Amino acid sequence: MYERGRELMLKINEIKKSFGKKAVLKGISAKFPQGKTTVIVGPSGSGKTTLLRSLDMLVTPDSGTLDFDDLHLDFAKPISNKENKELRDKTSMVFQNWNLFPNLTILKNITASPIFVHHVAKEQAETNAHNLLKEVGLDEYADAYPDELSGGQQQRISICRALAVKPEYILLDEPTSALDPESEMMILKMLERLAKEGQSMIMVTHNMQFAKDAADKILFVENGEVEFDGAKDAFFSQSSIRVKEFLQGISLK
Ligand SMILES: Nc1ncnc2c1ncn2[C@@H]1O[C@H](COP(=O)(O)OP(=O)(O)OP(=O)(O)O)[C@@H](O)[C@H]1O
Repeated sequence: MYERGRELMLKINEIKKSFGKKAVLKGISAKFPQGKTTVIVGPSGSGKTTLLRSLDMLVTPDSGTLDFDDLHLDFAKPISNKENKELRDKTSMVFQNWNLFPNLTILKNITASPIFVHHVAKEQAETNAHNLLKEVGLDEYADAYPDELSGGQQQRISICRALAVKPEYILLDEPTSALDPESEMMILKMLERLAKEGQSMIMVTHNMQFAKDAADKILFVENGEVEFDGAKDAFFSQSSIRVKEFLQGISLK
């Protein structure tokens, strides 16, 4: 049972994942504190997306454990549909290419999951959706279809869609990498606001400026292993040669 006052936390321990013979996650342990923004950084191909996807079982790890409130998953054993759903109910993923349903209006993209998965009354789901759309300045597009919106607007909608199910954690996989600089800035501002409001977030990004501005915690993953796990300030003042090399190799945009 969840004890009142206890800090909720998503935790993983010794997560391993291979694709064929390639070991992509080699025993990753980490904690993702609630109400905080954890940013996952690391070189290309280091396993960041695979790690993020493991957190809501879009990728099923081969072994290791995940703890989230009362939920305990041991990936070495079969995971039941009920456990899978319980984890999915607590998390919501925002993809790099937003992945909106092209044949549904913006309003329906946002309300589909609350209504059909979470059984929220239609009227309530639509009121919530309009409120979210107003917050991002896109309520006038409620009845439009995704292809009538720019990439930046669609990404704002996909964040609304993720928020509409009131997840405990939002997972974001390079949410701005497919956007023009102006749209990128708008999305980053939106995420910074959410971070300030205490929305728990875990985000994979190459944008070190966002990490500097909005992260509470940094997880630096290299070659399927955690190279650094700690507070943002410690990361950016890190004396580890590898972290320095990584930061020098990336221009702070
Ligand atoms: N479904 C899959 N099948 C086979 N190999 C995969 C699969 N998903 C990822 N990989 C491989 O796992 C490795 C890590 O991929 P991953 O996308 O997790 O890295 P990343 O750190 O997010 O990379 P990037 O920063 O370039 O997006 C890569 O070599 C990739 O080709």
